[in-house]
Order: sequence, then C-alpha cells, then structure tokens
Amino acid sequence: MRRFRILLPMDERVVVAGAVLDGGRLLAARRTAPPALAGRWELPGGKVEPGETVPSALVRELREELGVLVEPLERVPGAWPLAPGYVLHVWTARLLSGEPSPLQDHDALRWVTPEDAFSLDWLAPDRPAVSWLTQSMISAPAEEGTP
Ligand SMILES: Nc1nc2c([nH]c(=O)n2[C@H]2C[C@H](O)[C@@H](COP(=O)(O)OP(=O)(O)OP(=O)(O)O)O2)c(=O)[nH]1
Repeated sequence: MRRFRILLPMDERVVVAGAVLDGGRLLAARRTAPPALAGRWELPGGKVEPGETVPSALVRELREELGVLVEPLERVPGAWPLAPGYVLHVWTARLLSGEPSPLQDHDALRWVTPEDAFSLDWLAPDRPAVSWLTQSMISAPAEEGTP
C-alpha cells in the first residue's frame, strides 16, 4: 500500500506590529538593528511570546519600545512572511497615554499623514499594511483629537 505524507503548515511565530493612529497620522519607527534592517522604517512591535495573545503582545512591545500605553483596535487584513518561521500581523492601535520615544530598537520616530507615508523607506513586509492604512485613513479621516 502506498503511503502519502501529509504536509502540515509550518508552525509560524507571529510578529505583531502596531499602526498607532493619532489625529489622522500614523506612527513610523526607524530600526537600529540588525544591520540589514537598520535605517529602514517599520511599524513598531515584536514577537508574540508563548502564552500571550497577539493584542497583549502589542501592548507589551509598545510599552517596552516606546514607553506608551496603547489600546489595540482592529487587525489589518492579511499576514506577511518575514524570516523563515515568522509572519507579520498588523493591528491598529489608539494611544491611551504617554508620548512615544525611541527607547529600544529604534533611533527615530515620525508621525506621518497618509499623503507623506510613502516618503519613508519602509521594510518591504510592512508596505501592503501601510497602503491599506493610508487608504483607510483617506477614506475615513479622523476627526480632530481622535485616532
Ligand atoms: N517589529 C517589527 N518587526 C518587523 C516588522 N517588519 C519586519 O520585517 N520585521 C522583522 C524585523 C525582525 O526581524 C522581526 C521582529 O523582531 P523584533 O526585534 O522587533 O522582535 P522583538 O522586539 O520581540 O525582539 P527580540 O525577541 O528579537 O529581542 O520582524 C515590523 O513592522 N515590525
């Protein structure tokens, strides 16, 4: 009898990144490491640890990296492959408290409008999410003082 090998999808670890929105602008962060990614812009975040939910990992990462408290809002549709074994998910988030500072992993932060977002050199996996975000910011502009 012939045996067939069943191919299971590889267990992928999620890297969650935050699209922090405030007053119609999106927060971008410039990476400092590893050397291949340093100087490129990303949505800040990091790896989800075992036992954590994706939104709670986002809250932890943005507290550690930027010193802010955020509320995750909704997932940007899609998942983008990173290094083998890692996949990027993006969530929108609202700033609840704190002023973002580049405490860890970044050396610059910038608030960008949808119109000037693509003047930055984004990491390739972030670009589809940034396109989705800028389009939804343009079609549903924030009222003054809201995300
Ligand atoms: N945080 C983040 N990482 C991204 C994005 N796009 C992208 O390709 N990556 C890559 C860069 C890294 O290789 C990996 C995430 O690693 P990280 O260094 O931010 O994760 P971490 O904070 O949990 O740090 P560590 O466990 O490595 O110390 O995903 C993005 O938008 N945000």
